[in-house]
Amino acid sequence: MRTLILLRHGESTWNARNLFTGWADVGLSPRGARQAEECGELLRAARLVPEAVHSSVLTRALDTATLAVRGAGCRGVPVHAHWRLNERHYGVLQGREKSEVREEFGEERFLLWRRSHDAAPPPVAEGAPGDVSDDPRYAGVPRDLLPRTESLADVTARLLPYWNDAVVPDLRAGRTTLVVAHSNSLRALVAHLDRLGREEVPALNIPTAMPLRYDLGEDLVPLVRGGGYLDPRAASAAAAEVAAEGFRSSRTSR
Ligand SMILES: O=C(O)[C@@H](CO)OP(=O)(O)O
Repeated sequence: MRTLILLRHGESTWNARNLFTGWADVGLSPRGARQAEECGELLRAARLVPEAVHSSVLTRALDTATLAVRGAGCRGVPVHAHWRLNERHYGVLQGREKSEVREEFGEERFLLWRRSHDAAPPPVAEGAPGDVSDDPRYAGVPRDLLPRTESLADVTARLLPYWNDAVVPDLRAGRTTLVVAHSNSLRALVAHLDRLGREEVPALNIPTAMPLRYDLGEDLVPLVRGGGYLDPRAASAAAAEVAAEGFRSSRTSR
């Protein structure tokens, strides 16, 4: 049996303001940093010691990985960071308040952009904020691979090469493997692992800072579809809050 732990970063400063974030590199809020430390404590209590750690290159995921690994009591485990685990690029929606987008474009379009398999928001223009082609962090990535918007299907296509080439070898070597990523890169990964049908994808919401454990068979198929959150009750309440984003006003700062 192989053990995989999926973890969405803690609350970011833009999550707290209900803003579409995507590839915008915002940090954890103070609450998000505390959540990340608590994830480590949950891992430690469940006797889950990550032996391999993968993260996106975005600060909110990297900081969550560092805090959670430290909280779990394991030091010296390198964090492998890769852009293919980044959040979905949200195109022109990045930086916009979710309720405002729903009001401007209507509920149907809002939900399609946010949760469907194949709809992508309009792309950011070349050179506009949100275009990362000149960002030194992505200097090694061929320009034509850098997105200016993405659907969930696009995220799946760019994520799977990293999954197959970097994460699967750790799992096959028997390492307890932690992947720290984002709402939509983790939706893409869960949909892949659980072989979700397109009609199941819109209802899938990944809460921030809730470790999700998958035990996988030799064929890397989950022994239990959907895995199991270490704190199932808190995770289900938090996932319902994620689903409600855009239908309520932003959180007051905590
Ligand atoms: O804005 C984003 O990048 C993500 C995560 O906050 O949003 P959503 O969960 O709405 O896809």
